[in-house]
Amino acid sequence: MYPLIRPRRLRSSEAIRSLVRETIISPSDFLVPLFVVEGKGIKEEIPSMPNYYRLSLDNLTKEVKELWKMGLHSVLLFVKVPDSLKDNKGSEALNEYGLMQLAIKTVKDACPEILVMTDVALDPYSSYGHDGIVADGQILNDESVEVLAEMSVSHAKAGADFVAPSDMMDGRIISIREALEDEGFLNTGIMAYSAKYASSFYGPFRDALDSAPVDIKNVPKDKKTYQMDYANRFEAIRETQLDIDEGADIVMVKPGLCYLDIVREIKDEVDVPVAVYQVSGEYAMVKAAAEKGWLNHDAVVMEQLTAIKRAGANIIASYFAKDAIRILG
Ligand SMILES: NCC(=O)CCC(=O)O
Ligand SMILES: [Mg+2]
Repeated sequence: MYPLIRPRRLRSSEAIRSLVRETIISPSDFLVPLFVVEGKGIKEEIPSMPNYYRLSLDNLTKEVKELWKMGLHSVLLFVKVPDSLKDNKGSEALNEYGLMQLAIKTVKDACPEILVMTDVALDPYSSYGHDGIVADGQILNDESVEVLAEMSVSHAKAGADFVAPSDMMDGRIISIREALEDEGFLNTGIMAYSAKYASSFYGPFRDALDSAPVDIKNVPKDKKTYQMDYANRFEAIRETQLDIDEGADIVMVKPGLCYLDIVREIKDEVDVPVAVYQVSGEYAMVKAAAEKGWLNHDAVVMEQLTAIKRAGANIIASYFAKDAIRILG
């Protein structure tokens, strides 16, 4: 007797394995997050994100030119705003000459064809480190949405191709869509963070932007009243469907690895592109274990990225994008 079917035949050499491989990572899968700071000549490493940097505008120019040459053609911009410019309403977010608006122009000047997406949320601008306006221990929804809509228009005016609201306020997608249409930005897209979970994997990012919720009386200590409970699954579908109905062009699940079941369910349910954000804590864990010699960095990076794509991601926002290109050779 012999086995009628021997699946191992399709694994017997790298040539046959690559011939039948179902999921391939390529440069066009990536959206590269970039952290921008004020100043000149600044390229400061983020302590909890080894080999990842905050860049001043001059170095941002260099970085996007390098990304473009590597085949990385889409970026997602975040800014680190000095405390002196922060307030409860995130007023600085609407400054036509603010850091985000200048960063958008800088990237487009350096690389006109690159796709520029921008983070839309109050937290980098909020004196309380929240994604919305704080009053009486609450995060105000509708008042925050008004600011997010104005912020989106401001980014569009500066040249953003897509705005990416990461705040999880209810109804912000329709408000942003209407504001963009009213101002004539018919072709400015919206990538909605639709299923964004209240996760402890965002820690290093909050170090990078100094944007964690502050410890002050009457200010919520966490983001659990707007970001999703990680125990929930059906709610993710509902949130995503709502964003699509409100006009989102792309939807997102965040974080990545712990939420790949959600990615697959959403991918099977919806017909718009699905993005996944492999977040800062996921990056930091791999870097730390590799530094200790406990994991093979490159092998683990590719395994994780491939798993994210296999789960259904059409777009991967990842701090490993440049590593991946190097590994792919
Ligand atoms: N809006 C961006 C985040 O909240 C965090 C991303 C990360 O941890 O990489
Ligand atoms: Mg929502």
